[in-house]
Amino acid sequence: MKRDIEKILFSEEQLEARLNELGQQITKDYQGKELLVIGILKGSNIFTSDLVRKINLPLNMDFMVVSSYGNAASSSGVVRILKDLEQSAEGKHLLIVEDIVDSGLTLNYLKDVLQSRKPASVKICTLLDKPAGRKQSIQIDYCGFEVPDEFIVGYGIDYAEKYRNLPFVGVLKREVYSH
Ligand SMILES: O=P(O)(O)OC[C@H]1O[C@H](OP(=O)(O)OP(=O)(O)O)[C@H](O)[C@@H]1O
Ligand code: HPA
Ligand SMILES: [Mg+2]
Repeated sequence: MKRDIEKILFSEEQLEARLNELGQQITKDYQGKELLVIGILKGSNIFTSDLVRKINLPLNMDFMVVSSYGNAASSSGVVRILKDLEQSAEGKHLLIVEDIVDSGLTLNYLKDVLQSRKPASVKICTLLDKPAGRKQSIQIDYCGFEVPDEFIVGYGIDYAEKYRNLPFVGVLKREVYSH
């Protein structure tokens, strides 16, 4: 797996340090609020699991499964909800947790869907932001790191379902996906 990686962007240690900061900030901002953390699978599985352990508040967790990329290296623009929330969002403070914001299509769609369910608030937390990929603007409330305009894998993020279990975030070699 590692030989398909062009370079490591964020090591395990860097990820851990940044997650500590995000967790502290979220803990401060959601004091006394009914927080529902919504992990967007599959990509944010690992980030969400690590992040909630840095949030020192009572909270609920739920997951949605959406897919826009399938096995492709660029977004199809069509977002499909494959699994919805198991609880009502009404009156709750929703924190959507994503692994990466690229075109912004997935989150724009999801935010609209969740906003329509009368929550108290909807905010977005993403580990990675790739501003160069943006097709629709989207407000990000909590962001781990910005990434360059490259294909990113690791720490939950895949290419054709592989590389999710790399403990770091890296750039995939172009030759792996451009043939
Ligand atoms: O900003 P966008 O261009 O919409 O891209 C971001 C989305 O694409 C990826 O999901 P993918 O559809 O690959 O599903 P996965 O999480 O199961 O890998 C990623 O996890 C985000 O959800
Ligand atoms: O850079 C990326 N890598 C993997 N999946 C993605 N989904 C959106 N952008 C990316
Ligand atoms: Mg994917």
